[in-house]
Amino acid sequence: MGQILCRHLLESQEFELVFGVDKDPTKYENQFPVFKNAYEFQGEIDLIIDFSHYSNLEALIEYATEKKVPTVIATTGLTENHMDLIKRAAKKIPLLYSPNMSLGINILNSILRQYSRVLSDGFDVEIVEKHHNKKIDAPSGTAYLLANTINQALDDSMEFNFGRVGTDCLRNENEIGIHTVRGGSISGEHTVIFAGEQEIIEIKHTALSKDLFAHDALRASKVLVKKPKGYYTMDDIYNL
Ligand SMILES: NC(=O)C1=CN([C@@H]2O[C@H](COP(=O)(O)OP(=O)(O)OC[C@H]3O[C@@H](n4cnc5c(N)ncnc54)[C@H](OP(=O)(O)O)[C@@H]3O)[C@@H](O)[C@H]2O)C=CC1
Ligand SMILES: O=C(O)C1=N[C@H](C(=O)O)C[C@H](O)C1
Repeated sequence: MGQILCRHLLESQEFELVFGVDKDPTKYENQFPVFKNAYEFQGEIDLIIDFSHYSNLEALIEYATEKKVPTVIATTGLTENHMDLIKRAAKKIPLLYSPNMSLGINILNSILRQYSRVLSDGFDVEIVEKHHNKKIDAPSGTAYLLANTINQALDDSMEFNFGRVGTDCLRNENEIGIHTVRGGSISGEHTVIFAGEQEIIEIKHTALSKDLFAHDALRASKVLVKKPKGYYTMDDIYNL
């Protein structure tokens, strides 16, 4: 994602790519500097966009808050401790966190917020996410986002059941099943299934390429840089 984002930045008339950060900067032959540590850069920047790895989060937040730079965090696989760190940092800088930068997924999430309560009666909820065979975290950050939205709409009454398996796992009505598929080059597919006795509703989003996430991260960044310090999600960016 880092490389795709950099291509979008280099092609953009509205952004200037100042530097990249990677734990192994020697592997790049780029048109811009790549550092192991952001502090190696002597100068000022207006925005940070992070698609990396949870192990990078602490260093990223330290730099962003010290230098007072608006920051977009797209990395997934984060724990509750990571989220606490992010929310504390957002008291000092504008900070957008979203496990899925695409407009489409965030519209889907908004539909779930609106309709999950009415669909809770008589419908079983299952989420299936599919991604490429290089993805390290499972389930996807987006699957958690969607499951949490449904759960919140149902007053936190649901339990998450991950990848049901075995001979004694009869479904109960208060569970959201969450299932992961990994293979090939799937850019990202999320399906939310509401299965009733007489009808089934499936809401599905497919990312047709990873360019989607880079494109929409830049779109969101343009909104974030004008915001005061605070914690933002895509709902705030698009007024969903
Ligand atoms: N919010 C969204 O819309 C989206 C989020 N993502 C998320 O973005 C993240 C990156 O995805 P993707 O690019 O596909 O993953 P990759 O595994 O391909 O890339 C991760 C990159 O981060 C680097 N890295 C690992 N640890 C550190 C560190 N401590 N400091 C600096 N760099 C580090 C890796 O370096 P090395 O190769 O040397 O290990 C690698 O270049 C994932 O969490 C993914 O889920 C992805 C797509 C969309
Ligand atoms: O790793 C990926 O590729 C993606 N990760 C995000 C996630 O975990 O939800 C978003 C997107 O689906 C692609």
